[in-house]
Amino acid sequence: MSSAPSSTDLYDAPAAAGPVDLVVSLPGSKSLTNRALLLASIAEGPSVVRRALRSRDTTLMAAALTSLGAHVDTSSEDWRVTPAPFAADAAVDCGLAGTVMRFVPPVAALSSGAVAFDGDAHMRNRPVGEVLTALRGLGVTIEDDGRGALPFTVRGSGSVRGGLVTLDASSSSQFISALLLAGARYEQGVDVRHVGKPVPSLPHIEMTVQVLRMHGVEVDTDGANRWAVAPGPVAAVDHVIEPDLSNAAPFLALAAVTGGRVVVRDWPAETTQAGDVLRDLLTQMGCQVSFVDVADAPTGRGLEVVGPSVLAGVDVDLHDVGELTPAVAALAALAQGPSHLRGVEHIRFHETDRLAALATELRGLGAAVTEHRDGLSFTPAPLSGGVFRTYADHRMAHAAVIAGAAVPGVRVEDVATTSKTFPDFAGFWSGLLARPTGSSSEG
Ligand SMILES: O=C(O)C1=C[C@@H](OP(=O)(O)O)[C@@H](O)[C@H](O)C1
Ligand SMILES: C=C(OP(=O)(O)O)C(=O)O
Repeated sequence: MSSAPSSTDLYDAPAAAGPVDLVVSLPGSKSLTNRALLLASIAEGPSVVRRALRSRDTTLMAAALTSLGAHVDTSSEDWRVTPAPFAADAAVDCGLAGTVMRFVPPVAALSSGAVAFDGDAHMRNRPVGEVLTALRGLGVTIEDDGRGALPFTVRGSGSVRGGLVTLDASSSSQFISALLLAGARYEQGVDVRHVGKPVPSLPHIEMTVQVLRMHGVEVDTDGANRWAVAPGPVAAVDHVIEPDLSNAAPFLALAAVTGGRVVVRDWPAETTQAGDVLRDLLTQMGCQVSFVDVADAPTGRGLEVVGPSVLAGVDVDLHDVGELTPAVAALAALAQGPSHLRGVEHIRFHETDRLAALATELRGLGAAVTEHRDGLSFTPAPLSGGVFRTYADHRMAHAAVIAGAAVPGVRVEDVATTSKTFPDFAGFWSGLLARPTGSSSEG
């Protein structure tokens, strides 16, 4: 048994002894779990969220909805949500969860209580002002210190007028998802128009639309940069959460960097998750990627990645799938050809400035990396061990362990930050790499 590392420990990322051969089950999707919880809390009756992800971001969402008035029972693997009127004064801890800071204020506006929001130190720098301005435009009273950031208080009056909202969502798709998720409960619904540079992470808006439709909500997606939700009831739903495909990145990367084989059980055949793009990205880097039958998987299938003998570089626009950048950057640093990762200026507003952090930390291991306004480029260079700082960013830790699987001596600062979206990531990772080849693991 591995003991859970504390934030001050350095985690010795295990190097792979040779090509891996693994079959893994991964925890549920953060993005799907938090959308399901939120919609369940404003639905007409009780919902179930099966195979919910149990991690910091999702327990913060459950706590936020509970403090508003909903009943969220997280005692088993299937979480049960029973809506109740939002009436009490409440305090919401957003931690470092963008989905809590952006998605909860529009439903807090339905409360007749005062709801105070705050979060981790870095969360006070992540943008949310567009959501607050939009809510004010819909008639909601919000108190903040004028920075358009945490901390702020939403003072609802028990109902929201709703209607037309124009905002600039070029720094986060979550601004749009936030308003759409609550919109059916507004008197006039909500009609959201984006004006500005292109919206990033569009698959996440498609996910929002799909989950809303599962709840019987009418969503109009005709027209560019416009999404409208009709007013009406939100039906209760029995959700089954897919595995988190973005969190699959470090596991699939193990096949890519060792020339081995990794199968992720229950990879969905169709999904709105951004991580599904890994199938194409890894193919471009020389991996063989295919769906395979997996007898012991609940769906009977999985995704198999077989790594190449020579890992190719990649030239790719990650604007739609920015959260994959840290893992792809680590792969690019290990590739034998040049790479260019483009279109991701917005990830400077993620858990940390990911472009600056990746450039600094991968360079510290020897990578030849150039930081651009909207991306990173790499030329091949040998990596060596060293300390890799993670800046409280779970995906920086994923980048670190990928490098560490290929290069001995990578020591990861604060690997516990992975708890944002993955329970006991380090224990699971170490267990995989300590195992004889050909075994399978649960996550
Ligand atoms: O709606 C969501 O669940 C998410 C949207 C994306 O945010 P941005 O649009 O801010 O990139 C993504 O990066 C984040 O991990 C999850
Ligand atoms: C950007 C991310 O998270 P958040 O939901 O906090 O924005 C992420 O998980 O990569």
